[in-house]
Amino acid sequence: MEMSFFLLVMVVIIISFVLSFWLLLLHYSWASPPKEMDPIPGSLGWPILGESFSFLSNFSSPCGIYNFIYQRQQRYGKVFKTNVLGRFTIFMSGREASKILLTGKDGIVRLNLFYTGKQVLGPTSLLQTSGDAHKRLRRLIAEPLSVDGLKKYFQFMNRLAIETLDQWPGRTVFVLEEASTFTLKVIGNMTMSLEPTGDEQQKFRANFKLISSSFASLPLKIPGTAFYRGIKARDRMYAMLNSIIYNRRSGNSFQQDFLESLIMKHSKGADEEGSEDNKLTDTQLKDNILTLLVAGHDTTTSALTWLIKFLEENPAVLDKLREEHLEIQANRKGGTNLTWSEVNNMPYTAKVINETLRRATVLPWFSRKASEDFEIDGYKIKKDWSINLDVVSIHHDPQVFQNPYKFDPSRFDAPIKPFSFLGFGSGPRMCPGMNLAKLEISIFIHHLLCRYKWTALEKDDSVQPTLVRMPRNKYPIVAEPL
Ligand code: HEM
Repeated sequence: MEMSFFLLVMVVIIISFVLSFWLLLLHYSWASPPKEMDPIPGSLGWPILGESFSFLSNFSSPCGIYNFIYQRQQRYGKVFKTNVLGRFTIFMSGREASKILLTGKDGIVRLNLFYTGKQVLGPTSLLQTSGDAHKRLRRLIAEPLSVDGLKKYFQFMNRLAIETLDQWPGRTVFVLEEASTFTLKVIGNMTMSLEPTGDEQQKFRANFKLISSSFASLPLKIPGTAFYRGIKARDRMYAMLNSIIYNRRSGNSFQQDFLESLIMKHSKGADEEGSEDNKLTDTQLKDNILTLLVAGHDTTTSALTWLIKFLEENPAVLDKLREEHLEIQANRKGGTNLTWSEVNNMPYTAKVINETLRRATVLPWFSRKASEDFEIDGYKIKKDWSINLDVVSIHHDPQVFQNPYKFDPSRFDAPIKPFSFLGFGSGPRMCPGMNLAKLEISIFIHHLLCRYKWTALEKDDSVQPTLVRMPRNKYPIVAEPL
């Protein structure tokens, strides 16, 4: 009896799920495909459903979502149209497209987030603003994320990297998990002075994980779904931020962190919501702290993990990089700690980071929406169309990168052609967190290379079903002292 009741509940859940998904697609794709898309090669798939099933099945396949793009490029060429998850959309590649879409002169395009991302990050997030509002927000966050602004967090990152690596020998280490814990502790400390251990850190981490997983979920706000859990976790995160902001304003606590610098210099008091355009409301503060957490965590985690994996697979590069770090260590006058000037003088490390970002392309495409009609490569793009720039192809163009699948940091010895390397993007949306990401990676790699050698426990190149490309097996290794 209990069993059949359970089955009945399961059937009802599955039917409601399928129905909601279908209604959702119906809601978004009721409009017929724009006639102007006819000249663009590609297929819009089934009525309403489009090519969503193929998109979703590639998303969770070992090759990952890029496979969806790759298959269609083989069939249609570097520009094609499709219809996925209720969106008629164009995929494009090449330097011309890259230049037009990223420099977006006079704001011809804006960022195009999925519904889930919009809901979770909030309306005043940097990712949802454009034009002057976007420029203003960028200005406000630029200073604390500048090389000089990051100096005060350097010792924290240094200590944390050493403590993390202390735990590595004698066990299986999942590099992705370690990198994730490291980068989340760094950004939690930087933004709001969160201690790296304890209850608050645990809660912060648990909420962040739920928020992060809700991005690539179906947009169904029904209890039990990933999206619903993400929204609830976001509410808890905001409650935590409310109490921190309240304490800072009432003078109960003072910290030298990112939040403090925004509150001191750029925020409106809780009771002055309407005044002074140049200051941030509490909602803007929270939306943008969350935006930095979300934009900075998975990307840096993924890059650090790929870098360690690529090193192990390319022993000559590993040896050369280790040489750079052992030399820094050997030249150190007294003290065992990495110094600020040392971390800012690691030329080969900088090339290895770039090559990692090229080969791994952690963000496989950049999404935009046309704000007006324009033309790329002879194709007419109409206002409000969604356009995705395929960055994987740009990063593996044999005309620019000889032998593109080889991991070879020396290609960054000479300047790269403009709009060919987009590891941190380009133009007005270029990554504002790139100095932070490079700093975290350089510090971690320094301590890793000076202390350990490691062996991978599996040979597996498949990727996780997430928007940021990460190794599916979390890259398990064993490490031992040099
Ligand atoms: C290795 C690590 C990272 C990589 C590979 C990366 C990559 C990128 C790329 C390619 C873009 C541009 C996307 C586009 O044009 O659509 C971007 C934007 C952005 N990144 Fe990063 N990022 C990294 C780390 C970080 C960190 C640490 C932070 C913050 C603390 C951050 C915050 C942001 C934000 C807020 C944007 C949006 C900027 C805007 O719309 O104006 N990123 N990132």
